Amino acid sequence: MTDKLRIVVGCDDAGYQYKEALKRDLENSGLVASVTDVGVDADGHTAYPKVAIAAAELVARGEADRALLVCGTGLGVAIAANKVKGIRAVTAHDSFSVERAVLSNNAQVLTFGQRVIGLELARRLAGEWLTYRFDETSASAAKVQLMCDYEEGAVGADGADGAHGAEAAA
Ligand SMILES: O=C[C@H](O)[C@H](O)COP(=O)(O)O
Repeated sequence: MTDKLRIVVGCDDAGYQYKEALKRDLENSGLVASVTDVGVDADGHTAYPKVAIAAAELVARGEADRALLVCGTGLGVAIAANKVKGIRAVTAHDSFSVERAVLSNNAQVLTFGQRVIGLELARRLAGEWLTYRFDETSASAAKVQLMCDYEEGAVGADGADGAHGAEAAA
């Protein structure tokens, strides 16, 4: 393990219990440089998109390295975080997907569903997640770059300048 990560945690009221438990784990792990909590608090009712976007914007601005978000399913916070330019957010409830989210997809945001997986599995997966680092020299890097380029509008799905969508992929 080399660099320590700056992590943002966030949730809606359906994910509060897990967010608090995961935050404690992160703070006690010795593997993170900082943990920033963007809410909600115990009696907070902020809608999940607001929390997820706030967290993702911190990552997109380079003020944090990753975000760990929890809602009822993990899906809403992932969808919302993915609306922020430059963010790759995934819901992953198994060990292999958590690994590949980082090593294949360079996803900066991991989301869990408190109503979907057990707390002990979520804690274990979060611990594993901390140990992975994307390898910019790997074969996966060029694939991730295609998504980045598409988002920038620079190229289409086939990598050709200016071509977007199904026509470019065909
Ligand atoms: O994806 C959404 C989350 O699961 C959220 O916690 C619950 O959303 P809902 O109240 O709209 O079902």
